Amino acid sequence: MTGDPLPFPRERAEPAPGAVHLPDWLDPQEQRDLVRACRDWARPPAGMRTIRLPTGGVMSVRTVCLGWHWYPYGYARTVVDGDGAPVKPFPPVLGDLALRALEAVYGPDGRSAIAGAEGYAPDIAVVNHYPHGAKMGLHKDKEERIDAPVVSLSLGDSCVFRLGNTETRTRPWTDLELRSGDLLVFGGPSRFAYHGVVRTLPGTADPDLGLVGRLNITVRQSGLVDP
Ligand SMILES: O=C(O)CCC(=O)C(=O)O
Ligand SMILES: [Fe+2]
Repeated sequence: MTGDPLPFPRERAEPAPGAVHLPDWLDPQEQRDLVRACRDWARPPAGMRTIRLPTGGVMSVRTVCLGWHWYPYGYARTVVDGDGAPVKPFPPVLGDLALRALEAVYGPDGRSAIAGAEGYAPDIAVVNHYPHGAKMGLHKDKEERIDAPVVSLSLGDSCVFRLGNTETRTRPWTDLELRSGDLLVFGGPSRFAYHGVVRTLPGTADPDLGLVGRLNITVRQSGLVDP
């Protein structure tokens, strides 16, 4: 027994072409700083909210967006399905972090092979909070108008993240364990792959983080311009 009950490897992995998982990319201080920033972003107006789907369902995560406001299924500059307030600005600190992330996963030379990785100009962050029991069904991030990579940062409780294929919601897929501080980038051939969160693993977060549940930040480039 190693004391680690989970059989997932913790090395750099490329679960699908263009998708790279770098475990432990954020150090503990960076994680604490991001959790604190998420608390600020979550405050109203245009704060964290529950998303109602057109089918009548309600998502189990709570979400706040920065830069552009995502709603099912589009982007707006105001919280059109909530308090109507202007979306908070996209913070430059997340843009810098996402650029560093692309460099870390693809390297200075590999970037030219990935659509939109050179000249990456992210302008959206979607911050999801997963309380215990929350999950996210398989979906594509497809409201963006450009194929630049998505940069995903995980904080707090670990989760089982499912990276599927671009064609169907069914297999083949790869299940990854994302832990606090992990970086996942999906770009190139994986940019429009189905993905979701099967479950979180409550109580796995470092208590020092002061976070109940899991936070995920995805940084994206919209390809949108104001009307
Ligand atoms: O929580 C995650 O790791 C994924 C979140 C996600 O897929 C999304 O916000 O579109
Ligand atoms: Fe997504």
